Amino acid sequence: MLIATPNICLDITVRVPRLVPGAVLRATGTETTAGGKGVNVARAARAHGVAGVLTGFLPREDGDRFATLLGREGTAFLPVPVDGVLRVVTIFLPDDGQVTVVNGRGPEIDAAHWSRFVDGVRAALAGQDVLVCSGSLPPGVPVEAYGELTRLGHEAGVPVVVDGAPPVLRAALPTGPDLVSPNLSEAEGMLFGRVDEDVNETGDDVPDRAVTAARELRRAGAVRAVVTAGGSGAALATADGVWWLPSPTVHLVSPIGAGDSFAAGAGIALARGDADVDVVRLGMATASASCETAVAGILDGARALELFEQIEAEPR
Ligand SMILES: O=P(O)(O)OC[C@@]1(O)O[C@H](CO)[C@@H](O)[C@@H]1O
Repeated sequence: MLIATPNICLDITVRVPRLVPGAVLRATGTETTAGGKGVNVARAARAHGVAGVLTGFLPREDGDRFATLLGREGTAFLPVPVDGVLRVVTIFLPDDGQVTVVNGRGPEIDAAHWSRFVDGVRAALAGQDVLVCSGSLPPGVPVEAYGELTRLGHEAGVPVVVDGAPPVLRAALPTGPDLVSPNLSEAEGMLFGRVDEDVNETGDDVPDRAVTAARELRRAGAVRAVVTAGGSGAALATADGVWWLPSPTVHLVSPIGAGDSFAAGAGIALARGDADVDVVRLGMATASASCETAVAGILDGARALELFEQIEAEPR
């Protein structure tokens, strides 16, 4: 599994009893880990015994810290060095579980650096069984970035999973990514211009809405379109049909990194050539298992396989 995650960072998880805007808070614990969505993908893949190779822009300032932390986890890294400072993502984890995330922007990237990144991905694709494009783009990287990488993957005969912000995902759709998996609010915002930060992912209409969005994403170019709706479930649309898969019940600790864990599980199944519904079942099971731990992408692989057995696909 090759994981392209241009905008790596340090994830600083800060535990506080309560998150109170305007107050001075004292942390009860902090944890610093290598971050960026692709790092979480690599962690979740490792829980299934799959070693991912990660590529990303490595800023000269503080970049060593990232490389050291990632190295300790055992993930192979192909850095593209750039000037600038490593961004920080702060994850506030209060006791009530209402997680707040502040994402740093990332270093300025110019055309020469982006073309070096693309060349690196092209070279690294040899011998890989799946490419996962994951996370935000640092400033200066073209919005078509994941579309360009999707074409590269296809030229190399490698299936491609695209998990990016809505504008980046939209730009990639015409290149035919093998799997996309936005959540319901991202998908509806992108497809129907519905911008609702508090989008309800638990109402009775959620399966129908997710199914509608998945169908639209497939029409726009995705080979397999999944629309996830947190604890409710996920919709899948392919050329062969449309399904709704209810989520298994889990003990929620933190949802951060669930989408990345989905991409890891689904990417593994896609690389193996599993049936489309099983691709989504493994993605959901991996995401659900990751919700039972505090650190993004950390999960128990055996627990994910147990959850896999509980997920059923209902044709629509
Ligand atoms: O700025 P991006 O790339 O969108 O998001 C980065 C990030 O907030 O997403 C992960 C959770 O999905 C965090 O571990 C990580 O640092």
